[in-house]
Amino acid sequence: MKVVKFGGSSLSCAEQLAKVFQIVVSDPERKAVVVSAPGKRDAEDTKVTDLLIECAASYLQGKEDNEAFEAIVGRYESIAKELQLPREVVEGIRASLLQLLNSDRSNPQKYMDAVKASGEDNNAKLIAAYFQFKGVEASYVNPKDAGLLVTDEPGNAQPLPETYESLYRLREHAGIVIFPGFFGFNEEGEIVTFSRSGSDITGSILASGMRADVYENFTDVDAVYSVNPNIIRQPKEIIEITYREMRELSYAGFSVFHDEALMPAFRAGIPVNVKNTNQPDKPGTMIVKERKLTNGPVIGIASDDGFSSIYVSKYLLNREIGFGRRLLNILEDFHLSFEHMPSGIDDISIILRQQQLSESVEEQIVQRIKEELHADDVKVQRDLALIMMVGEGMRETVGTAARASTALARAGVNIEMINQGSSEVSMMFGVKAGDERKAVQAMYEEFFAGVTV
Ligand SMILES: Nc1ncnc2c1ncn2[C@@H]1O[C@H](COP(=O)(O)OP(=O)(O)O)[C@@H](O)[C@H]1O
Ligand SMILES: N[C@@H](CC(=O)OP(=O)(O)O)C(=O)O
Repeated sequence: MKVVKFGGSSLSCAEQLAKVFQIVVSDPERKAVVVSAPGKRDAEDTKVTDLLIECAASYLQGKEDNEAFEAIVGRYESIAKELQLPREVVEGIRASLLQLLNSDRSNPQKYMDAVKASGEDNNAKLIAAYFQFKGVEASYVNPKDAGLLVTDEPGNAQPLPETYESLYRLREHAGIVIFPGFFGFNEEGEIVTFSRSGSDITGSILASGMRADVYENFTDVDAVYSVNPNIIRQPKEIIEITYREMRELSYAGFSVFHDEALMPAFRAGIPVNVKNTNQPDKPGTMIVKERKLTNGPVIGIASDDGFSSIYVSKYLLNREIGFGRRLLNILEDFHLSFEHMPSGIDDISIILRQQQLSESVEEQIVQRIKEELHADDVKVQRDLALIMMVGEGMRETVGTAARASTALARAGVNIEMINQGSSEVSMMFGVKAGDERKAVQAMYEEFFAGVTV
């Protein structure tokens, strides 16, 4: 039995939905279908989720946003019309969205989550109607009825352990299950969404709960590539990758699969197959527990920008017990999370996402570190990009860091910092954001030219 998930790009228009239908019915093992909201039809288009956020934000400011509302309903309308679905399908979506937008706004975060989730909820209803219209036994399943319970963290939910047992019952559901991705319900019965792109997480939770043989994740590329295809044209495809490698790469910038979607499948030992809706016969990428290390030390190179580093130096810092704790306490007081913390004898750097660090927060933190920790120097460097080189083979290969830094030097990229992940399957290079592409290209050339992945 298979659980399949289709991303927004696979559900952006009627033509894509027709492909989705063919894929699902071509294999009787495909029992549960998790769907996203309609995504971009082309590079300039806007995802329905983004339109919903825009619309909800206006309503929260007491303004009706008719343009965004019509754009949202229009997306479902054009799909339904082209698929010749009964008019009631879109009328139902229009009425329920309007009602939702006008509902209680006393808790803005909960309101926003409910509006965001409607993108997938309405799409699941439309897709179930389409499957039925085509004469297939399929029905929409509400995550609340199915028991998809999550923590009460708006826009950042985590599944609760009891969820998995409840979802097992879906195996007995008559016909194909059409399930909206991206959200669950807290213990009070309120909608809470996962973080952005979280329908991948729903798919993984469902696959785990239903004890599927495989979780197929359909998107718009033939495979997970060894590097972002927007940086290198036609990069090498990854045939097999471990959960751990994929999690590191997803977190560091491989947006094709959500990093939090790996754990449920991993724990249940379910392989994940990333496939292309437009080329469904291609094998795609298998994410598995173990793989043969046949492709050299590195399997992928991911990158992301928007980081800052807080550099702190103090003579004899290495001997000062509690320095790290006190430094992190200051960050905690400002509710900041950090990504990496490379350190030396007399200095330590904390790398964090820049969007958390407004200028006034930066000023206050620097002042506190200087005053409370008596640091000799505190410097904040903004606009950094992190390049993450990942591969299980790195553990057994000597000289990988040297090869990477030589490649960067050849390309004229200055390395601001290096950090070897404690798991030894990853290595991070911090560079100026303006050097990100050049750095990734240089490292790709070094590790992948002439390698069959
Ligand atoms: N290493 C990578 N391999 C494949 N795709 C990647 C990679 N890094 C980034 N991407 C991007 O991820 C996109 C697919 O993810 P996304 O747009 O979220 O799909 P979906 O709509 O199916 O959820 C690809 O079109 C590609 O641009
Ligand atoms: N629609 C949601 C959830 C999601 O997973 O979407 P997609 O499959 O298009 O990445 C978002 O945009 O965040």
